[in-house]
Amino acid sequence: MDLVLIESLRVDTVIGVYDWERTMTQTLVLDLELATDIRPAAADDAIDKTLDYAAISERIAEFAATQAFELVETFAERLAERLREEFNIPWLGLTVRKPGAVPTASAVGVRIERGSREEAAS
Ligand SMILES: Nc1nc2c(c(=O)[nH]1)N=C([C@H](O)[C@@H](O)CO)CN2
Repeated sequence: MDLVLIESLRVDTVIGVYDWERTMTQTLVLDLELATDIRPAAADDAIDKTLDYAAISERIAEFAATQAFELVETFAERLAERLREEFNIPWLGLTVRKPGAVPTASAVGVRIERGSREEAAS
């Protein structure tokens, strides 16, 4: 199974459970592993045969800018759902970090994996 990677993508969004967090944006830092077969794209040197990490990064920034959730769990779940649907991604791993949320930790957050690795490998 091949992966397209997006690492340390910073996006601004309204996120948090406390009242003061509902009135401002905060930065989340995302890592993504996106399963795809890179061989067709490599064979033809063709961007339209792979997952375009630039287009996906833009889509994530737009998603973040237009959504407002309380939990990083909800942000991760909804984003994974949206990306899998829009870009036809059979499996993805997504880490969402919220730097500064716990001052004594460098970051806190969640990691999820969604979809089927078997489907991605075939
Ligand atoms: N598992 C989670 N725990 C907490 C979250 C969260 O999204 N998931 N959020 C908060 C607050 O919004 C916090 O980040 C504010 O500093 C607390 N715990």
